[in-house]
Amino acid sequence: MIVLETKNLSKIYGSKGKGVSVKALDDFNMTIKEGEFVGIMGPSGSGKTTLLNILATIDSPSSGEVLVNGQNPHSLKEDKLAIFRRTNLGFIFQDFNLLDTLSVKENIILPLVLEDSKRKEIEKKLDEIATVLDIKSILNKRTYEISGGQQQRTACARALISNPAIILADEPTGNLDSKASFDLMSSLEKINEERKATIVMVTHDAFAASFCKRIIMIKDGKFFMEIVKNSNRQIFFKEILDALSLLGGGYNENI
Ligand SMILES: Nc1ncnc2c1ncn2[C@@H]1O[C@H](COP(=O)(O)OP(=O)(O)OP(=O)(O)O)[C@@H](O)[C@H]1O
Repeated sequence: MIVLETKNLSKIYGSKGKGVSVKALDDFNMTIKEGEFVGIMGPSGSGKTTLLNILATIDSPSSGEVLVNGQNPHSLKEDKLAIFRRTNLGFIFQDFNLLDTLSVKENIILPLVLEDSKRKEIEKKLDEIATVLDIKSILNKRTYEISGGQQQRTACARALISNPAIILADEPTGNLDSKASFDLMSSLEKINEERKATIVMVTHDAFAASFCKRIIMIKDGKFFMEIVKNSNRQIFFKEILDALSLLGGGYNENI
């Protein structure tokens, strides 16, 4: 089943007669099925953040459309859009975006509290997700008392607890060291496999991307190529590096 689709998505910045206009997305098409784990990669300025912001409904397209389970969120009024976001989208950001006045547990259950879920149900879901992410022992701590890796796993738990149709992750390993990155990506891989969560992740990091099942490469706002994981992660990692060297735009010097 198709969960997410973009159709001829274009975004032009500064097009209202003032200054130079930039085509950040140019007729961009992609289709994501339920249970996929897709990485979006591309050189700096290729349109990744623009795409993620449009998928997240933070920004709207200049033309074309986004369909989430067949529904175009950009056509919804503000009150319906807020409900749409809460039920369909989960977000994981580079800088965690946790509330430091709340405990780890309070941060995670916040989406369910806002939905007025029953206490018993909240406790059950919390226990399940905290077990998968290995954060049960820190639930009563404040966010400033835990490591960056634990903070990102807390943010993941918050994104996943209401079982959204799609998880959108923006450079989730950007602020993590290599051990914390490995732990986070292993958790996301497990969540994708065991809970069939659909994940779309923007990343610069080929190592993080190697945990995905498919990588879509963007260049100059356009679809450039895609690669699918057919064997193990180590081989996929090498294939991603090869594709990035074809892509150019600042990737070559890192390889
Ligand atoms: N608000 C804006 N106003 C004008 N131009 C913008 C705006 N946001 C992005 N752009 C331009 O759109 C293009 C795509 O930017 P975007 O941030 O989507 O790229 P990116 O692939 O996420 O880059 P990076 O990897 O550096 O984060 C760039 O040329 C950028 O300068």
